[in-house]
Amino acid sequence: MPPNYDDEIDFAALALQDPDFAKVLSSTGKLDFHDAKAVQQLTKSLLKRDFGLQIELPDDRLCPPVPVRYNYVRWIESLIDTTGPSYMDKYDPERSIIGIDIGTGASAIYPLLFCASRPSYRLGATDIDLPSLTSAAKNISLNDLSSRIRLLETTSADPLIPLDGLSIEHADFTICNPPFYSSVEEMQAAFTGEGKSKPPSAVCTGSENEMVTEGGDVGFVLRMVEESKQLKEKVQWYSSMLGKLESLRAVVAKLKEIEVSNWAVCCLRAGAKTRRWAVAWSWGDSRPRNDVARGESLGKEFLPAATELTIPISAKNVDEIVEKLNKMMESLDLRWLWKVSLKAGLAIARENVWSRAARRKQQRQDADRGENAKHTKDGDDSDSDEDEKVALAVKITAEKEAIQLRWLRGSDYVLFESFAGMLKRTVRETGG
Ligand SMILES: C[S@@+](CC[C@H](N)C(=O)[O-])C[C@H]1O[C@@H](n2cnc3c(N)ncnc32)[C@H](O)[C@@H]1O
Repeated sequence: MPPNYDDEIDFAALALQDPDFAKVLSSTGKLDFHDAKAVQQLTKSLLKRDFGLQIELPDDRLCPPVPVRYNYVRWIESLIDTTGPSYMDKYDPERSIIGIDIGTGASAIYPLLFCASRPSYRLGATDIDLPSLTSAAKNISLNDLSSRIRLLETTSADPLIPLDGLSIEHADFTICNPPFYSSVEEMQAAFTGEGKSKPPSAVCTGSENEMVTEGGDVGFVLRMVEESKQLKEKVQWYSSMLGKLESLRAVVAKLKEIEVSNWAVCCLRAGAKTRRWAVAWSWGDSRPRNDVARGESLGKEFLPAATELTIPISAKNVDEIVEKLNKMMESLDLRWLWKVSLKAGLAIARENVWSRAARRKQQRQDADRGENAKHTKDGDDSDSDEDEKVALAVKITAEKEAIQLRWLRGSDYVLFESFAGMLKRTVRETGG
């Protein structure tokens, strides 16, 4: 079971499981977040207990808090799981995945967490800071992961997503926790500045290269967005963590401006106090599950189009509705795979073949070809190879009181809505 870091960490339980952690806990069971050694030990103990990982951390670099980092890792894993080529919509242990961690830091925490939680993942990891890379290399070999994680030293003038430097043509995702601030002054103000009634809640051992970059987190991510315009589908999911909701607003606005229609947002929580945001975008057309793409408690302006729609039906005539839907789907010129036992089907269309005009055209073609040459369906026609053009792929599941539509693939939400509209009309005709 993956650890759940949504709630506060139970320090007393952790101290019982790890004597090294017990040593830094006060007699009243409190952890001093202003003590760098205590904070480091918390990270080490969680990595050891929950992932079997060992790490060493230098005193003059960031100590990564595990909960928010792992919540980001899990979110990326969900994005990958729900946008796979086989439409499985769940974790596929057979699928090899390559990710790139941009700015891996002294801990190499993201590559370590991915490798510990997913055996089929391999990672490239970059940084511009040599001491961080030296420490990252040590942590990778401490965990015997050198065959799955490749480190690359870059400079601030190099691309942030160096596919060539890593000798790869394609990556499934990028992950990044960028420096958040645009200047040392901005960073200092964030920790101690005016308007802060309280002192910072935890010690920060971050060095300037870790905390400060031109344009802050937004500047860094907008560079990634620019690079993604060139690389397009060479990376399936580009992503980054962001320090402020305002930063997320700026990045989402940019994605809309350049007409990226497939993005995902989420609020990363860890315990009651910590909140960060994450954004991911894709130039491809595989659509993540709705709860993954549209993080809860985020306003409408941040959210991509919904990837699930519900058509309510009456529980009395589910079987009749399902029968009618199946017949109707069979009559259309699309691939339709129906699993009776699961009451679920997969529809894959090359174009809109359900509009009235398309159906009339189909009828004329069928008549011309004659009864025996009627178009084939059920996935056994010649179009069923992997390279077929797909304008829309939708999974349809019949439940007791609803037909659920899951948009799996397609670049046009209007097409998905139109397909849903056609199903709604069919349900209505059956008195559903
Ligand atoms: C906030 S730290 C994150 C470290 C680690 N990923 C984590 O989550 O704890 C940002 C990292 O990005 C690195 N960095 C800054 N600019 C970079 C660039 N242009 N390319 C790659 N890494 C960069 C810094 O050296 C630093 O290690």
